[in-house]
Amino acid sequence: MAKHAKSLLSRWSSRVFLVEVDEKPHYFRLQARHGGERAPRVFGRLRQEDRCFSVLVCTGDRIKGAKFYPELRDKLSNELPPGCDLTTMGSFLPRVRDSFIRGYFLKSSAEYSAHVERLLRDLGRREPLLVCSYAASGGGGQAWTQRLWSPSEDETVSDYFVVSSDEPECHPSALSMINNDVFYSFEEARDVFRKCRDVIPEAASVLEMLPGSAEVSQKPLFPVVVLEGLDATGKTTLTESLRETLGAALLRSPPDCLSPWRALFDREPPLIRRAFYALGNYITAQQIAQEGMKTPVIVDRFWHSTAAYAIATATGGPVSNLPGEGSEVYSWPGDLLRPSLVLLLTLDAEERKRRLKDRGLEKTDEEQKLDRNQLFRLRVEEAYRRISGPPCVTVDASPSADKVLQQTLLLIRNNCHL
Ligand SMILES: Nc1ncnc2c1ncn2[C@@H]1O[C@H](COP(=O)(O)OP(=O)(O)O)[C@@H](O)[C@H]1O
Ligand SMILES: Nc1ccn([C@@H]2O[C@H](COP(=O)(O)OP(=O)(O)O)[C@@H](O)[C@H]2O)c(=O)n1
Repeated sequence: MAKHAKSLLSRWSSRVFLVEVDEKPHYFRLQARHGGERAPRVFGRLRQEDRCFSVLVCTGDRIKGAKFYPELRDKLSNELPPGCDLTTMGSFLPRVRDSFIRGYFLKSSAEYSAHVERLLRDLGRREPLLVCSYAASGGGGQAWTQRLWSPSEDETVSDYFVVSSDEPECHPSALSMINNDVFYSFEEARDVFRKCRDVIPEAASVLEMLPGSAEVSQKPLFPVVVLEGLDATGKTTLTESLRETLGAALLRSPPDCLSPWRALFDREPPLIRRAFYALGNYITAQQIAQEGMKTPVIVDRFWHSTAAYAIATATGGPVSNLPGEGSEVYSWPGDLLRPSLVLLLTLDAEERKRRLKDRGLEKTDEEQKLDRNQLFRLRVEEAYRRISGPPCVTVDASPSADKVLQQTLLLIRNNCHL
């Protein structure tokens, strides 16, 4: 049996599981004996003869695991019989870093359960998966047990009762966010790209664009102002006006030199996609350091965008699921150039939608998600606010473009030495 699966099994009974229904996590844990508790809600409304299954990805190789997780969803969706419900799930050891593993939870009606079982047995033999089945265990459907299918013949695994578990302080994906969703050093992000060269040849082209290290040769003499905010809050409009008014250099992250590969890496799973944007920030940092010796520099999106979207995507549900304020996930990478000032443009949802419609450009999947999903938008905005590091000031972007420019100039003059 793979070493990684073995280490997961060694503390199996201490694991907590969550099944996400409409982005809301339902938690349950395992218990050796039944003490009369009701079964967790995800098992509610099922008939005695129905079956549920969980399929958790357990590869020790981060790149393979990241690529396999969405592939598994496609595989399951294509091959599952009709009437089978599929939703995302995860499992973690409370407060244990990097213990979060992801997978899918399936509900099958009795008539198809044998078919699903065959499919999963077959899949489990070929892929790095931990498969469990769940069945009612008498008691009028109130008690349900989890059976972990042995990943190898020599392993004996016990059945457990499943009982509801309290919600952890924040979504457990936070346990594995660092260096999977958000990168806090140049080397960590570059390492992901070095490792994925075999599966994505274009990664080599990105690596060629990178500086030798995160270090910048000199600290900029002139102020460096970053503009942040959701799509259509007016960043491009304002950065252009600032460039003209201040005679500043205008840069962006991701930098133009990465444009040929952006669409490709946008389609990759979070680990690779986020590493791409993290690396873009380090290239932009080098450009900032150079330009900042000659003129003020305005930057359209930087680290806040990279971290806030990543944290908000990795966390489902309401804002309260985000890692708490002050959590290390909000810290500025120690090796990334710090701008003099970050301005966060804010706009109410309706006005932003109006501007998006007027502009009529194609949007990234993530930006389309912002529109559809109010909770996601709120999580991104709150994550923006929680990020620490350089001073970050919120700017109301709803007045006319000229008024927003005047307000911004005032903030820059008050916060930077111009
Ligand atoms: N202050 C403003 N008032 C009204 N419309 C604006 C304002 N700033 C920008 N816009 C318009 O809103 C749309 C989005 O602005 P843009 O600068 O492209 O945003 P972003 O770069 O943040 O996506 C554009 O059509 C732009 O002309
Ligand atoms: N520095 C950056 C810039 C963008 N991004 C990502 O890029 C997307 C937004 O970029 P965009 O180009 O559509 O946004 P606009 O500049 O058009 O508003 C977000 O989904 C972020 O995930 C990032 O991660 N880091």
